[in-house]
Amino acid sequence: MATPAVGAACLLLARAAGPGPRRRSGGGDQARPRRLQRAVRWRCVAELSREGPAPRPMPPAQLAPPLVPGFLAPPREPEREPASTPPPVPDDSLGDLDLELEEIPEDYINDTVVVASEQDSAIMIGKEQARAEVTHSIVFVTGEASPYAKSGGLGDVCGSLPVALAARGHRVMVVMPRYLNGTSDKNYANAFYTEKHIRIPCFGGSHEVTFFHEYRDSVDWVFVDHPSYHRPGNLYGDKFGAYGDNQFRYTLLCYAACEAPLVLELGGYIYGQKCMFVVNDWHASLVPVLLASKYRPYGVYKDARSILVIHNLAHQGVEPASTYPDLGLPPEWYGALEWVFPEWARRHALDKGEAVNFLKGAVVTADRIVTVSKGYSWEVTTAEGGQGLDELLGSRKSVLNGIVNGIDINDWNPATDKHIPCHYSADDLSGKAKCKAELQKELGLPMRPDVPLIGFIGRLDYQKGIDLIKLIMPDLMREDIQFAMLGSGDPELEDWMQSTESNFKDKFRGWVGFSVPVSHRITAGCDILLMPSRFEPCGLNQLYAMQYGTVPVVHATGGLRDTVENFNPFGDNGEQGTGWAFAPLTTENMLWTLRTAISTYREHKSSWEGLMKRGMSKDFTWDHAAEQYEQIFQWAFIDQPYVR
Ligand SMILES: Nc1ncnc2c1ncn2[C@@H]1O[C@H](COP(=O)(O)OP(=O)(O)O[C@H]2O[C@H](CO)[C@@H](O)[C@H](O)[C@H]2O)[C@@H](O)[C@H]1O
Ligand SMILES: OC[C@H]1O[C@H](O[C@H]2[C@H](O)[C@@H](O)[C@@H](O[C@H]3[C@H](O)[C@@H](O)[C@@H](O)O[C@@H]3CO)O[C@@H]2CO)[C@H](O)[C@@H](O)[C@@H]1O
Repeated sequence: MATPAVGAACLLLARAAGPGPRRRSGGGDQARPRRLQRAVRWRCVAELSREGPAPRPMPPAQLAPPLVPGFLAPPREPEREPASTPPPVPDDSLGDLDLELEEIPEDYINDTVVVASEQDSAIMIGKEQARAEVTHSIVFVTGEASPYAKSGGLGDVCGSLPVALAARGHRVMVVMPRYLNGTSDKNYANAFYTEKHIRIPCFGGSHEVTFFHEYRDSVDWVFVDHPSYHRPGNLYGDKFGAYGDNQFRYTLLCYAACEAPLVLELGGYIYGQKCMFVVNDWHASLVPVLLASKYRPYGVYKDARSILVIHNLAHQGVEPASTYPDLGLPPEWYGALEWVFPEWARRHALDKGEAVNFLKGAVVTADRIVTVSKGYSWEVTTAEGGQGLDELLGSRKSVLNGIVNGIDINDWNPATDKHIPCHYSADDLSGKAKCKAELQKELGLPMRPDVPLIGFIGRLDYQKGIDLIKLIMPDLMREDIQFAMLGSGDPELEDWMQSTESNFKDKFRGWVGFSVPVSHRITAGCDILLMPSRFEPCGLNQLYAMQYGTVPVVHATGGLRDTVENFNPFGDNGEQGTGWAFAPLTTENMLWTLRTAISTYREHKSSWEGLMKRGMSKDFTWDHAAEQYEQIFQWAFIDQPYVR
């Protein structure tokens, strides 16, 4: 059995491995870790209890022996074989947790070259499914993924991109918490207990987490289970605000995600060490820090790479500096997470503003960084858009790229959508008029086909500019229009939606709450979708809107500017554009642009139809984005991994 002394020995090695924190440097930095790897190659043979023939729910009495995280290696070097048929795990890898002084196989490889062939190709919504030329073992780490758990766009992306990559031939795992809140637990009904347990040394104790697993759409969905993920309320908070133990909950997630590829035999085979970790937002941001501080110094994961995907810089996972020892990281890695608030942001004269920042840790240690649009990849390097991380992100420009999100056309397709009353397409728009009528009926608005129906869907958050919608509402309500809003979040804005509804019963509906079916019906039934976001890393609702022939009116920022093409009635080849993207973001500008859209809707029917059809014919499918991610993977594997 592993003992605390083992962990201590490894920690001492980590300390011996190098000096205090410093920024990433060039090739000169690589000599020291390599020497260390030669001197001592620790190999913990993780004792893996075999999965039984049929998966079943967890009986508490059947706990496997706890594992010590951070020092686990694959059970045995596998033969090189194509990823699609990975080698079996040998029987003698099973047994008690043990430590051996042993070589970590240099060539532990589980990516392979796949030659795309006619035979390989699959049909994807009438298109031939493209295959990647080089496939990888990819591990997504996220706080949410649809359909299991979703609070917004992060859930959409992490529910779809992994599926798109798997369809292209990669082996893909998604690691996220197993949230149980009493109302949506059925989402995990097909995920089965794996019998794998690990103990995570952090927050002054040793915390046992277990793993559940579902194989769906060619993706291994892995759910980390711990009591802190079981509570009523939303994913990250409840009516009293964000949960006080979020730092703990996502520290567990990150440790568990680092162990999952080493200990979980999914479909009989582990993922192994040569993985591409795709870590999303702050919840997953300790992963690259752990790789750099607790694995690579021991020769584990030296062939892995990590990519930080920034969906929203507004959330960075910042907590007081005094919490650093809780994280279980070596003390000399403090600098990677160190964060000092500017004086103006401190609470009192004695506040030194010292904090730890998870997202910053990943910006420092990830091998590459992706933002969810090109526009946002530039904005995050500016003082206006960088939320305090602009200089650091600017210093990593050479590994920073932007890739616009895609949309899942199995979920978001007006020709097949299961949530909308009538189906339609660019070739036959008649169903859209019916969707509008049904939406008006559902919301209790007068059923008038001629009146422009404007929609808004989103989290009621400062980011989304709802306070600006609030300011223009009295003017807007003087027009002959209807407005349907769906959102939840800031209680003051929720109250405002309800009071506006009671003041303008024939014109305004405020649907307070979170409802995926209603969001589909608003997207299909409205004529215009308004998105006056202050900043928008990508934005999905404008993409859904265009797919449904609903014309977006957006603030020209981030991904909104990248994806909404301004209407131009006098283009070289006739009319152009898919909506309106206005700037700067002022109430006057927003109102003026909305009025332009409204009069185009009323007075220029054929222009309006052109706008709808051009939007509907845009290709926002994930396959295109997935291909761009593959390019980033390729670059990440060409470079040396982060070491310091
Ligand atoms: N009340 C409600 N009921 C039902 N559905 C609701 C809802 N409120 C929001 N949604 C849904 O949540 C998603 C929101 O996605 P967005 O990308 O527009 O914004 P978000 O800020 O959450 O995402 C962040 O991450 C994504 C993904 O990278 C980026 O596109 C974005 O710019 C960034 O801010 C959409 O699917 C929307 O329909
Ligand atoms: O998919 C929607 C967004 O989900 C994530 O944002 C969440 C964030 O990561 C959580 O930490 C939390 O944010 C709270 C924040 O931590 C707290 O300081 C306070 O400001 O309240 C916030 C709201 O509770 O919830 C966010 C979702 O509301 C993800 O990181 C984003 O990219 C997604 O846009």
